[in-house]
Amino acid sequence: MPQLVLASASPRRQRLLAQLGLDFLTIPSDIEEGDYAGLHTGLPPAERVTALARAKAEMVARGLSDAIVLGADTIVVCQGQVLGKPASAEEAEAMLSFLSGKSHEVYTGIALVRVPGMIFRQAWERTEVRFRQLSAREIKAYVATGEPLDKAGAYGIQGLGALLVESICGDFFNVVGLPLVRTVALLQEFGIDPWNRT
Ligand SMILES: Cc1cn([C@H]2C[C@H](O)[C@@H](COP(=O)(O)OP(=O)(O)OP(=O)(O)O)O2)c(=O)[nH]c1=O
Repeated sequence: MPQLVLASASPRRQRLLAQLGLDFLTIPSDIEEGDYAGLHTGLPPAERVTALARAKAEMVARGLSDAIVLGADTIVVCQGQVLGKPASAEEAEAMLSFLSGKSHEVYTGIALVRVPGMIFRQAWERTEVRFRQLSAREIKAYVATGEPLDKAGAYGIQGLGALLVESICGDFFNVVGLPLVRTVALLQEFGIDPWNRT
């Protein structure tokens, strides 16, 4: 069986994949998301995240000879605006003020690349999240924790960011960065099955 490789620097994705009990290696892609995402700004969110997930997986797969590589990308979309990771505390505050009292969508794209052959599979998932009305004090205090800075939309639902959320409709794990049911469906297409470990 080829080695499963997670092409991600995200500790959340590493934990979620480990939760499935699968054996895998982690090799982060060093894709420049700022530059790369710029090429996809015209695309609908689902196409954008799958394109970036695929680019991450492909970049890591190029350096390997016998592996199945998983890449993922997460964005937040609110009223047509795409929010990635905030570049500064000020930007994090602006994102949280914008999301306050509204519903937004979290999209995660996932892609698998099998080498040799560069055979691709990809999928995406969308989850709706509604934020409470947040006070300026709460936003400032939350940004001061540092939690928002490496996360799309400037929050982490799995952390203190849980306190911002009024309701969620869809896959929770998708919001954290890896939709587990969709991921397993793709892995099974390549013969990797968490229900059938040897
Ligand atoms: C909305 C939300 C996002 N996030 C995270 C998931 C992703 O790690 C991150 C979005 O950034 P991504 O660019 O998708 O991923 P990454 O740069 O962290 O890692 P890599 O590209 O190496 O795979 O935001 C949370 O952890 N919790 C949340 O509630």
